[in-house]
Amino acid sequence: MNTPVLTAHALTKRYGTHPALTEATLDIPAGRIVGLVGPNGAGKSTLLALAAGLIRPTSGHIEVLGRKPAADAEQLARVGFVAQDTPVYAGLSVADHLKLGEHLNPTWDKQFAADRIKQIGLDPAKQAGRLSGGQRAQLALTIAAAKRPELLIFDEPVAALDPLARRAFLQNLMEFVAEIDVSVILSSHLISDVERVCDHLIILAESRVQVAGEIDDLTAGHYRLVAPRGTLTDLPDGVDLIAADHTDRQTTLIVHNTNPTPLAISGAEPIGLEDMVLTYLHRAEGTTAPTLEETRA
Ligand SMILES: Nc1ncnc2c1ncn2[C@@H]1O[C@H](COP(=O)(O)OP(=O)(O)OP(=O)(O)O)[C@@H](O)[C@H]1O
Repeated sequence: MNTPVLTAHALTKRYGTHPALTEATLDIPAGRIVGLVGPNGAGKSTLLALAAGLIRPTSGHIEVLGRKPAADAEQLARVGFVAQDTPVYAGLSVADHLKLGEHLNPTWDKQFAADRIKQIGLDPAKQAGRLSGGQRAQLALTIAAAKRPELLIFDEPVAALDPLARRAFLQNLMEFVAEIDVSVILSSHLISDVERVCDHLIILAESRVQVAGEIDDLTAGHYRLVAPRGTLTDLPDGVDLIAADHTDRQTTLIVHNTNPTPLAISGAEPIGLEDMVLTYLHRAEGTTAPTLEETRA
């Protein structure tokens, strides 16, 4: 389990001249549940499709579990991919889906699939087209997991689900991740879901990785600094300015401390995950980066 689950270097995908992903550099350790967040059109599906080997990069490199994505049948079997709309065959029953999965996947774990269908209460005889959104998501999850892959990739698995179904799906996901020792990368618009289930985060916006890392490190490393205007004139080495806002009297900075030691500035308060994500998304929308000079103006 020491090979990183995903490494990317200057990974770029363009459609014509349109950038879908620009110069992404990532190093994601194995054994994590990775959340990929960002607004519509940020490049999340593009990154996931590159990782699954469904599309090829325009330039740059990507390796998944130490190899080129979808390099051969063996590599394909190591990765399970569930696309955005949790596709199932409407006319086939739940049991038919499992038979098909068994037929198509040499590493299929029949017992695991049967046990999970029972555990989540799906009727094997029911046609997939008659399942609810939550049940369809659970079926797609079961099929992807029964391949016993080393990496599971989900593109917005809970987007269409109501809050209860979403919670059940994510609870289930966490349970079997612990059970079958698999890494997961999932995209989501819901920061609270990501906070609940993920331990690693990638924030994408405007086709670029804004920040990536272990969630605990990111939340411990981002601070809000509030001080009388004109007094925050310098930041220590290794402390990056992410956002600046000021009123006539007061300056508020959001900073990222990349040093291993906690930030020793009085009045610095850690910010929560949601504020941190929103700060990066707002920053990506702006045309210029904030500067300390601006805060002193
Ligand atoms: N096949 C394609 N042809 C042309 N442009 C594309 C194609 N696929 C994606 N794009 C563009 O690339 C950009 C990134 O799209 P992508 O689907 O990766 O975003 P996303 O973050 O997954 O968005 P959403 O949250 O809406 O699913 C968008 O501007 C999109 O319009």
